[in-house]
Amino acid sequence: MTTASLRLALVGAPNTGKTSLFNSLTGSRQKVANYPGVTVERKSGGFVTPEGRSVTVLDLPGTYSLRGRSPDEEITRDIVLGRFDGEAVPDLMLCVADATNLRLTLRLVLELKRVGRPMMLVLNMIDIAKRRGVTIDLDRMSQELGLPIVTSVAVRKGGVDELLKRTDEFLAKSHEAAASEWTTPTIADLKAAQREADRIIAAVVTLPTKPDTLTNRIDSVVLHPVWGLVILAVILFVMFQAVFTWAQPAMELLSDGFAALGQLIHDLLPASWGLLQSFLQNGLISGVGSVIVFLPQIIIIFLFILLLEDFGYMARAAFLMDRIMGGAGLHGRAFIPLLSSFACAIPGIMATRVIDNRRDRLTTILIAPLMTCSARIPVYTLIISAFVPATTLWGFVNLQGLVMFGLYAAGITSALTVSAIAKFFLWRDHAPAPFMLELPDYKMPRLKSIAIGVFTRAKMFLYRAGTTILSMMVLIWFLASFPQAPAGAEGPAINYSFAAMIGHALEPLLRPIGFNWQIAVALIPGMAAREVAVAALGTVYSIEGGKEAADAIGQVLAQKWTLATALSLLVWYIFAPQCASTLAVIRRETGGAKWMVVTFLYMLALAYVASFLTFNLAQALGLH
Ligand SMILES: Nc1nc2c(ncn2[C@@H]2O[C@H](COP(=O)(O)OP(=O)(O)OP(=O)(O)O)[C@@H](O)[C@H]2O)c(=O)[nH]1
Ligand SMILES: [Mg+2]
Repeated sequence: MTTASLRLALVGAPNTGKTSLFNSLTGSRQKVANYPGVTVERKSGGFVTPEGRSVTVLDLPGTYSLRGRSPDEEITRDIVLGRFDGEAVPDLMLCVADATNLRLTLRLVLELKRVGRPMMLVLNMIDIAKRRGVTIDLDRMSQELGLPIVTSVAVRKGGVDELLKRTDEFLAKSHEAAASEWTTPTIADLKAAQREADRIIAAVVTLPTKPDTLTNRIDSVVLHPVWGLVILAVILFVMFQAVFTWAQPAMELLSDGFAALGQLIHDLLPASWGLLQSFLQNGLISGVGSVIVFLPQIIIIFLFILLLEDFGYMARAAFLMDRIMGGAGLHGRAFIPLLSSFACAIPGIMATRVIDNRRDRLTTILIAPLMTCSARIPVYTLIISAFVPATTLWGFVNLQGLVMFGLYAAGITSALTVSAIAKFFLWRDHAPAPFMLELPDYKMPRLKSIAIGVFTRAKMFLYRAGTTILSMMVLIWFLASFPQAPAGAEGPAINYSFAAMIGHALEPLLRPIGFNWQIAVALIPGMAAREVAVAALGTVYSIEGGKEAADAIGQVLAQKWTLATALSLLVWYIFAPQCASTLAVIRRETGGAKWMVVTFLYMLALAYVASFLTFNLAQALGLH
């Protein structure tokens, strides 16, 4: 017989270090960042305590109260109250507080006490509190609250030892759960609890004579109504310049490496093994390889995002953008979900759980896929590198980086426009809720967590290349290679293949927007993942190209497409709903197919119209 493991739950206000504790207890690598609202799901993990108790620990979304005002807060409330389907009540609640900012957590502690479950208070970030000279009378505080208290430094080695020891001591004794007195608190209850929390803080916390002014000093510059926005624009601008200029050497190295590998395979395999040779060279290397060369750019963009997140800048950016976003009918809390969508719309859509109002949440979900996700980077870069010269303007601006910046800006602008339109037509009467987001103190980014974050992203990118993209490539290679050309046929063999048949069938639909049949073939598997389109073009053109297959795909495109076609495809990728997983997540998060269909259709219509206009305008201007 096995004994069921004990269950701990990490509860607390947002951004107090719950996930950091979870990671250091269980050795996991869940996302941690310096802004409120990072965790929006329940995550469970296990570990064994020093005395050998096997423990299951739950990481929960941060919350200021158990009222459950937004979907993420409801998860926390339901678990704490034992109402979550298929989940027993936790045996011990670890209430995690930021030792430098006790006000809101203590109010939550008082509310949690009324649930009547065994509980321990963890004062995390005690390192920062000590550095600032904040002293806390732990014995007195423990007496006042009637709870055991332990301190921790979640992000330092050995920083949770004390917590583990005290957890063992706590679990060694049996604890009766008192009857729950919890009822949804009224505003008056919350005010009373806040007064009590303030009284306790006044009694036990001594603040330093010299308060921390670094955060205030930085904020007086970066939150400035004018300079703040200028700084934000400069940061984004530098980021896209870096994506192009820094990544270039590494990308060239990778792409030369793949070309050499393709040549090697070509030379090593006997001519009679033509089919295998074609599969390896055209399917695998020209296809999957053409996506993998974008790894350096993915790494650079995430390095920037993660550094800014960990530093504490992202919440400031949200604050700066609040006015502009409000004008477009978006809730201030939509900023972070939209920002996460730069990585991928899926976590972005999940992050909308922090928005309590359903309409505000829906608007954000609707436009999240318009933000430029990292899967578009390979598509954009490929086309930009092929068609935009790498000239330097005014001595410091890389033209390719500038175009990339423009594509991102186009995504953001169209998202804001769609939101304003949706607001106008769908829910004009809905008054915007006031925006409140705690601005975290600045923290020096931690090298280790940045490294883990970048590594995780790089791994995900390569994993996709090795799974989704690879399997799509096998399919495309097959479709582009069979049926083989009859003996004595003229022209490239691919013209007789299934791919050409499918492409030609779709071509009439796409001709008005300037796409040829090869692009048509690339778009459908591109639904599995946007990068697949790049790989598909690599394979189709390299099969078609025969002997010159070793040419880099970019050079082939520059010869085969007009500039009008290239621009049209870039614009298509800003808008098109080219991602089946995003649609599936919209369906799950909105609880039905309706909004998934709406998103799909509006994005498709937008893509078609915008590409149509771009292509025809470009042609009229004579861009060939
Ligand atoms: N110096 C220091 N930093 C910490 C400590 N614990 C967490 N941090 C940092 O605090 C920030 C927030 O940590 P998270 O673990 O994401 O906080 P959370 O409580 O899970 O936040 P939500 O999921 O938004 O509720 C991160 O930047 C961490 O690196 C600590 O003990 N000391
Ligand atoms: Mg968290």
